[in-house]
Amino acid sequence: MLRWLTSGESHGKALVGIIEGLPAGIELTTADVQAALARRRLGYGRGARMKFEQDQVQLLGGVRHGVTMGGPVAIEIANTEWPKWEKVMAADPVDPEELEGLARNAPLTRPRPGHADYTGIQKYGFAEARPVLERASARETATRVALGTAANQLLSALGIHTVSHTVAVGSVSVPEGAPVPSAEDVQSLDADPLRCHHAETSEAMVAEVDAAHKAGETLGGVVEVVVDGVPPGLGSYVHWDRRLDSRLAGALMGIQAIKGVEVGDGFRTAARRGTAAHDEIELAEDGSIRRSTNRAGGIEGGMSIGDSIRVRAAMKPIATVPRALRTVDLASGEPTTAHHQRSDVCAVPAAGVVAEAMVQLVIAQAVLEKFGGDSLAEVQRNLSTYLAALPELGADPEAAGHGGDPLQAPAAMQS
Ligand SMILES: Cc1cc2nc3c(=O)[nH]c(=O)nc-3n(C[C@H](O)[C@H](O)[C@H](O)COP(=O)(O)O)c2cc1C
Ligand SMILES: C=C(O[C@@H]1CC(C(=O)O)=C[C@@H](OP(=O)(O)O)[C@H]1O)C(=O)O
Repeated sequence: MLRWLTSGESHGKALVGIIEGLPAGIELTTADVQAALARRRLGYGRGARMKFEQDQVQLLGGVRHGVTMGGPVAIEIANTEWPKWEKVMAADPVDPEELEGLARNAPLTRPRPGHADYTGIQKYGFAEARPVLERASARETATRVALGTAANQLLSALGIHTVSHTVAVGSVSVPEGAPVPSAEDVQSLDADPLRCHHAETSEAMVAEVDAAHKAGETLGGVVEVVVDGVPPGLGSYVHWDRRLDSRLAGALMGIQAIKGVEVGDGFRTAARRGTAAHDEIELAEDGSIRRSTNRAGGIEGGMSIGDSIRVRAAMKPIATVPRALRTVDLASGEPTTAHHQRSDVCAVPAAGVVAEAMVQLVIAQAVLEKFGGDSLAEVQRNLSTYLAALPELGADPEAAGHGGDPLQAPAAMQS
């Protein structure tokens, strides 16, 4: 089973991610991870920290000469701001005198509404928010993107390609029916300030971010992830936790600040009538069976159906609002405003890159469940054997191993 873990704090020495269960033979280099991390730093509206902090990558285990060896892959991303935080975030005890008067060590007792500060303080028994925000911070998403790079290297070798784009920032949305990008559009999307596939909307989004910045406000938005080349049959309808849609939703919802997930046309489908909601099954000119549309976002019955997978994630506005929100100072017990030093105005484009990584991890996990092997070659073999044997008109029950059960026969499917 493919599994992964992350560790590290926002201003700690480094972040570390481990991914276990990848087959041997996948190409992966430091430069691949570095390039993916550079994409996460993109986007109009990000704060000062993105400009001065570097992501310093080291592959610590599981890779030799640019190729995975089948063991856990460990990736370190050093925080280049560490020298400024060395004392405040030291793992080992520090002489209290050395911390005295350090502005960075001042207790954060004015919790921010919308962040983890207050409940984190209560739940873990801290006196202030520093130990909470250090781990709650989306700095951690750098590790997810690094791990997603490893997963994506596997998927690319199997012809499965992912792209993400911004479909809404604040109240500005890409118009309904606008073209959906494919992996070929990644470069142009990364060159767009908001990673938006619709030039006119992108301009309006820039104006929206500028207006929010000027007003001391922050913004959220919606991102979409599209996966092409997915074979039918990933995930399953047989149990809730094997459903591909539930696994994707959980992974996307697990990103900081994501408050809603949509599969395919999701909430829009809920407002349609049945005849306008589903994707009819039709015979193509070449005799193959296909869907007339892709409203379902490539998933039915918790399984990939072989069409592009399309999922959306809605991000709430950044919680550290410059026009600080009302809170209570936990030191004095008096009403006040939340602490604010700096923050992103809008991190929706970065959230798209993170969402892409989470989708890559989940799809790679589902691929390995179905076609698993110890080497990439074995996975490729298992996938092509499966695709070659995939029945279009229903399986021969004997060949499918159903022992001739008439309920499984193609004729029964048609009745
Ligand atoms: C890429 C990214 C960047 C973020 N940048 C900030 C930021 O600069 N300031 C902030 O307060 N929240 C930021 N957030 C959001 C917080 O991490 C998030 O609001 C917090 O973890 C609480 O969210 P939750 O209620 O979903 O857990 C960012 C989120 C993401 C995904
Ligand atoms: C550092 C990153 O994002 C950070 C996520 C974040 C938060 O509260 O989630 C708050 C900000 O950090 P700081 O408060 O130190 O300015 C962001 O810069 C990053 O994405 O690499």
